[in-house]
Amino acid sequence: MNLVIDVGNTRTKLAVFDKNNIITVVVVSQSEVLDGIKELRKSYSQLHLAIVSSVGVLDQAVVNYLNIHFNLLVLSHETPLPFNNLYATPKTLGIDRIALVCASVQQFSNKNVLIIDAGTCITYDFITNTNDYLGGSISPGIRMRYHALHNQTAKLPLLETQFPEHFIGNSTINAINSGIVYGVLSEIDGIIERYSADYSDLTIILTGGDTNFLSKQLKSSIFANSNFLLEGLNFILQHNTNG
Ligand SMILES: Nc1ncnc2c1ncn2[C@@H]1O[C@H](COP(=O)(O)OP(=O)(O)O)[C@@H](O)[C@H]1O
Ligand SMILES: CC(C)(COP(=O)(O)O)[C@@H](O)C(=O)NCCC(=O)O
Ligand SMILES: [K+]
Repeated sequence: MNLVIDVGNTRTKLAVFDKNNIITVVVVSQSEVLDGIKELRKSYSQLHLAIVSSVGVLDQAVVNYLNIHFNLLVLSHETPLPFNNLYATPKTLGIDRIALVCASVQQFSNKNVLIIDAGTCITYDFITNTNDYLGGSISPGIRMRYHALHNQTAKLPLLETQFPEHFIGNSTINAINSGIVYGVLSEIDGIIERYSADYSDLTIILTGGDTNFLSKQLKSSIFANSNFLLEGLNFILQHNTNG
């Protein structure tokens, strides 16, 4: 059994896999990571292999614990990867984006794939049907947009994420919700259109913490899979071990 850990900039996802099957996912804050791992070890005594991908803050205590109790793979820019990385600055490419591309190689080989990860940031990653990773885009995530409007103005309140009642926002609250939510949806629809114009037969994956909030509202047909990054990490772990 494999322990798969995705440390994002907002939350950490801990998952247990048995071969290719995801058994459980636990989402924790930075301070809860070590306890979360200990709990999983108690529940799943056959957990021996672990992989961690971090673009956020990962406590050294967590790494130490993992090294003692697991055969640990820390995904890095040195890990051998199953695709051609054409990013001009491969050493600065987010480790999470590498894991997403690996998931795409495993599940949609020989397809043109656009992966949209709506988390702290919204990342777009594009891999061709010839296994070339070309790059993509990075834009602010939904919560980041709410915080930016509040932090950088005198008058705008910090709101919870909420689907706008109307497209035309008729109050401060409705205008903020409309600007952010329809802004994100229009951005995603627009970016999908740009890729679709250049690449026929495009497969689109939506993942990240805002998957469920966004998936039904998009114009294009997409695969919504909140666990896509975790599946990519499990694939890398299996390829580098016998897990
Ligand atoms: N309980 C929650 N706590 C924080 N963010 C949440 C929660 N549920 C959904 N979200 C959404 O998930 C997004 C963060 O997604 P996530 O994929 O966890 O980010 P990251 O991988 O960057 O840490 C936020 O923009 C927020 O809108
Ligand atoms: C763009 C990101 C901050 C996204 O992080 P996330 O929203 O998944 O927490 C992360 O992939 C990162 O730190 N990237 C480094 C820059 C790059 O990918 O080129
Ligand atoms: K992201």
